[in-house]
Formats: sequence, C-alpha cells, structure tokens
Amino acid sequence: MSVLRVGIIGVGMMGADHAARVAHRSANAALVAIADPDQDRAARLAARFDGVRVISDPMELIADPQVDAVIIASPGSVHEDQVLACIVHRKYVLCEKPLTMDSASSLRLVEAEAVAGAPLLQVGFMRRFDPEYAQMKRVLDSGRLGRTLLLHNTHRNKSVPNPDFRSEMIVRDSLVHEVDVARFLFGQEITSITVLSPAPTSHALPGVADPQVSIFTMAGGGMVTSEVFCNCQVGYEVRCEAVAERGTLIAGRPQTGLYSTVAGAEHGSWGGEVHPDFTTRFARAYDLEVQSWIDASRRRQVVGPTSWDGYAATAVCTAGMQSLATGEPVTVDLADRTLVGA
Ligand SMILES: NC(=O)C1=CN([C@@H]2O[C@H](COP(=O)(O)OP(=O)(O)OC[C@H]3O[C@@H](n4cnc5c(N)ncnc54)[C@H](O)[C@@H]3O)[C@@H](O)[C@H]2O)C=CC1
Ligand SMILES: O=C1[C@@H](O)[C@H](O)[C@@H](O)[C@H](O)[C@H]1O
Repeated sequence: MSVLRVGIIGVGMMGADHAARVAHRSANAALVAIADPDQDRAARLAARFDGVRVISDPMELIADPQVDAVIIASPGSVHEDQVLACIVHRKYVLCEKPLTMDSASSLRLVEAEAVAGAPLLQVGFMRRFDPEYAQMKRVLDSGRLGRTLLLHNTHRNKSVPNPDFRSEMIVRDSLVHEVDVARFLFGQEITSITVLSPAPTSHALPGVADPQVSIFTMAGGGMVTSEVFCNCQVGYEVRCEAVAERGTLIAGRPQTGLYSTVAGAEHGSWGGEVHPDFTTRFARAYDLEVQSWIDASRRRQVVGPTSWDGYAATAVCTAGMQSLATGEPVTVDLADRTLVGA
C-alpha cells in the first residue's frame, strides 16, 4: 500500500485535531473523507483541506473503497456499531477511548475481531506514546529498579463544559486513561477497583462527584492510586509517579522546587504556564500515536493498544462505576482471554 487513505468519523474537538494531524503532520497518509451528523461542522472542516469529501453517513464512509483506514472520534455511545462495521469491511481502525460504554459491548468487538481472523483495531490510549510514559515503561521493564510496587496518578482538567459529564463519565471517560496506564506500566490486569468521592468542589455541577480518588489492585498485588479532578479551574495536569523496589520515576513533572498552581484568567500558572487541555499536553503523543497507526496499517499490522486493551479498560471502568455508587471495592469481571481468541 502506498499512501494510506484515511477517513475520520466524528469531527468535534478530537476528530478535528486528528484531521489536521493526518493532513499536515503525518507521513505516508492522506485525509480523504470525513463524516459527522453536524453537516455544517463537517463542511467547515473539509474546507480547510484539499480534496476531502464530506460523507453524511459514517457507515458509507467505512464501506467506501477509496478509504483504506478509519479514525473514529465520535462519542463513545456509537463506537460499537462503527468499529464493528470497520471489522466487517476489513478496515484498519483507530478508535478513540473509551472503546465502548460497557464491558459486554467491548467484549463483542474482541470476539468479532477474532472471528475476522486478523487484528484491525487500535484503541486511542495515547499516553502509551507520550515520550515520558514510554521511557518510564522501558525503565520499569529493564528491571533496574526492581519490581514495581505502586503508581500514583494525578489527572486534572480545568473544567468540563458538557452538562452530560456526570460522575460516571469521570470514571468512564477520564479515569479510563489511568486504568490503561496501570495495565501498561505493570504489564498486568487490574483485579479490583475502589472509587471514593471526597467532598465535591463547588465548581462541579450539582450532584457530580468531582474530584474522585480511585484505588486499583493489580494481579501481582501492586496498588495504584489516582486523583481525577475535572473542574480544577487551573488547567490540564497529568502526572504519574512509579514506586519500585530501588527507586522512583515521575512522568509529567513540570519543574524542580516547590510547585504551586494558581487559578488565573486564562489557564492558570505556576511561574511557567499550565497546559490548557490535552491537545497541547499530549500533542506529541497524539502525533506519535497516529503516525505509528499509519505505519502499522500500511504494513497490515496493529502495534498499539489492542481490542483486548480497550475491553479490559472498559471492564475495569464498568466495575468502577459500581464502586462509585457505594465506595466499596468491586472485583473486575474479565473474560478468559484464551477463550475469546485475543
Ligand atoms: N484521547 C484523548 O485524550 C481524548 C479522547 N477523546 C475521545 O474522543 C471522542 C470524541 O470526543 P470529543 O471530540 O471531545 O467530542 P465532541 O463532542 O467535541 O465531538 C464529537 C463529534 O462527534 C459527532 N457525532 C455525534 N454522533 C455521531 C455519530 N453517530 N457518528 C459520527 N459522529 C457523531 C458530533 O457531531 C461531534 O462533532 C470520545 O470518544 C472521547 O472520549 C476526547 C478527548 C480527548
Ligand atoms: O480523553 C480525554 C477526555 O475525553 C476526558 O474528558 C479528559 O478528562 C481527559 O483528560 C482527556 O484526555
């Protein structure tokens, strides 16, 4: 395959960002089509690029013989049908997280891919491509620091304007990144999850449990703590500290000395500037993720987070949403990997 002809489904914040990435910052790929029920939005975006068709029906885009591979950046509630159509049409697909809204629907996609007989799906867990997280993984895997014992994650968004962003979405849409990071860095499954709701910020919508603190237990006995705070007012901060037997590592640390953040008119500050959102904090990670997907698709391979990774993360979040209701630990119910052919 020479140049990979890419179609994008859903061109809101993330899809538009990926469109610019494929069109202007990727090698061996061309953006050829986009689909979004918001036709005006799609038309405005297409006008920014040369030769990009607007196709009204996402299923038509997936079936189009002029489209080799698909990026799905629609809301999670419609991912299942769209990914399934990509599998049926044997199209390589990069689907944004969360893979689907619950564990049963994600498992159906793992099974559909197994039936198709070849991996086709990469899930958009871009932190695996962030240079610091990737280096952390290499150091932990090298064994130089001994066994990994703990991870401590911080994940803060300035605010979430979407009124649909309720307590459950903080688990399913935001904490899902920490779930993947834990599975990636430990190289193990998560066996149980507890989601705690401290006193909420007055900046969250009424009834929304924000911030949340979660505890994961790993299959090997290690533990992971994560703070997710979606209305912190300051800016976008994502950090991960790994504690191993002979040392520690921190990804996302901004500077030495006392680090204090202050809410400000624009994005908040620390004496430098806090990132406004994920598009700048993870710009390099998204670039590397999409280029890696393009390169692998041209070789007819999948190299990033797989359908199993998407399913396992959704299964943990499904248990996490149960725990959110009670604050009690919930065991993660994971299918037998060998039985589903993943
Ligand atoms: N990896 C990451 O860091 C991030 C991932 N995401 C994920 O990307 C996806 C999209 O999120 P955003 O861009 O923030 O949402 P958004 O609301 O800005 O955009 C969603 C777009 O999908 C369109 N859409 C709605 N129904 C559709 C359908 N049936 N088929 C095709 N398009 C449809 C909407 O009209 C809209 O243009 C979600 O899965 C989200 O979790 C979002 C932000 C960051
Ligand atoms: O995936 C993302 C959003 O959907 C989510 O809402 C944010 O909390 C995350 O920081 C971002 O990376």
